[in-house]
Amino acid sequence: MTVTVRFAPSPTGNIHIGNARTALFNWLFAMKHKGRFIQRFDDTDLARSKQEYANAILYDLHWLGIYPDQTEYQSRRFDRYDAAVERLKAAGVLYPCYETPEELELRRKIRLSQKLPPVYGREALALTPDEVAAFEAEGRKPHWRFLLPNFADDPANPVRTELSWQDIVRGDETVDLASLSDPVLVREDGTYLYTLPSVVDDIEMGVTHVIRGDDHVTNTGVQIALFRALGAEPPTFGHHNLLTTVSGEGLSKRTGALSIASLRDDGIEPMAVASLAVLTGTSENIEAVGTMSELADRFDPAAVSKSAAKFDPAELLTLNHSLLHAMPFSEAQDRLAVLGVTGDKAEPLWLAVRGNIDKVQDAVTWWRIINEPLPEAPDLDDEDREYVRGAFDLLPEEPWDRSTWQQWTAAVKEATGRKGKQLFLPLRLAMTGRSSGPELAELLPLIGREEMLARRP
Ligand SMILES: Nc1ncnc2c1ncn2[C@@H]1O[C@H](COP(=O)(O)OP(=O)(O)OP(=O)(O)O)[C@@H](O)[C@H]1O
Repeated sequence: MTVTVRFAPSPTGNIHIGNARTALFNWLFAMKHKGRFIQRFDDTDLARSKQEYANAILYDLHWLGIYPDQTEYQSRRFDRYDAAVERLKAAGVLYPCYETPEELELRRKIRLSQKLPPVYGREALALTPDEVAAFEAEGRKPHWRFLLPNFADDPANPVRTELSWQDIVRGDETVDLASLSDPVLVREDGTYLYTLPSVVDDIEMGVTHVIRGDDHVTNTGVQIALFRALGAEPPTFGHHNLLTTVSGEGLSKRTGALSIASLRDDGIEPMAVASLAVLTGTSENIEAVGTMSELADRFDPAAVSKSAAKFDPAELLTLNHSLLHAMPFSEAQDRLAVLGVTGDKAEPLWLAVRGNIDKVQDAVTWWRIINEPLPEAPDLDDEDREYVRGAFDLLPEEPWDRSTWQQWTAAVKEATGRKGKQLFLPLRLAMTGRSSGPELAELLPLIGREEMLARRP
């Protein structure tokens, strides 16, 4: 059977780094097993879901390097969910309830005071046809609950109440269905809660592995029961830990914190985001991994820890820095061109500066330094100014290349007796206006003789 996974966000905002972790875990799992990745939008909440958010999510996934094999929208599949409802009703495991939220709350309090678990007491199962007719006459509409197979105390139905699964992240997991209320699958207004559409789709789309955040662990027992009620074998489950902000706050699409779009706009490389989103909160070392297939090799669901993990965006810059250091010009070229870094000098400039920058756009600073007059005269004392003047008088004739620096500084050394920092630092300041940066041997031919002479202090 082909391994089939899905990523199922609601298109109600921009995805954040936590959502990206789920998407990446699924993508890497599919890569590892030569499987399929389904992008499925949980857009049954028609009021909050928007196509523009779905498009933005697809864009973010592509940017990260995730290319779904199939894209589905739950809002286009209501007929499937309606059919499943009819099957469950016919099987007698979906029953109408008429309680208002206030009535349910009152019952819950009474159960608690009686030291009973605060779950739904299935009172609706005992309603007579007359009582139902009376509710309907009042204008009440039913919501529909799924009858969980948890009748352990009923000798006529000796069903085990505990449901277990082997979680590919968390290991053995057990949920006692007796501790749960029969879940509502359909609301009064006929709309669906997340549970039924998700299970119906997983069955019909042949999902073999459900990999998602551990915010869903408690739903899994109910879902396994629902798979069985619909005549299907449940898939394998894997629940990974959630990512939080550095201060430990949860993430939500609604707040926009740590959104993939904001990290992209900030100039962070996709593989820096992917590396940190996947390796944080695992026993793996955190480092920038260059390609998705290398990350797939590093990815091990069993190495994921069980507790929530803090996502520190400051670490992204370190990873970004090391990715840029190794990035060939061909990969940076288009983005540099958009930033105005084009022409013959673009490649040598990139190769000169890539080890000294945190973000691609930082190359522009160096592009200006080699191409435009320096904005300010360098900060040199009188002695150094005299030294630099003399040194600039020794600049060789063009053509210049990488060896020119060596040739020039050898002559300066011989003429002045200076060496080391005393020799180089004033030259660096005069050439670039900065006390640190890329190799001067690389920058010198890019600045060129004419502009160098213009910088003679
Ligand atoms: N902080 C997080 N860390 C890791 N995974 C998360 C995090 N938040 C959500 N997920 C996972 O992302 C997937 C999509 O979830 P969903 O669309 O419900 O996102 P959400 O951000 O939790 O929702 P909301 O739109 O309510 O903010 C789910 O599998 C969920 O487990």
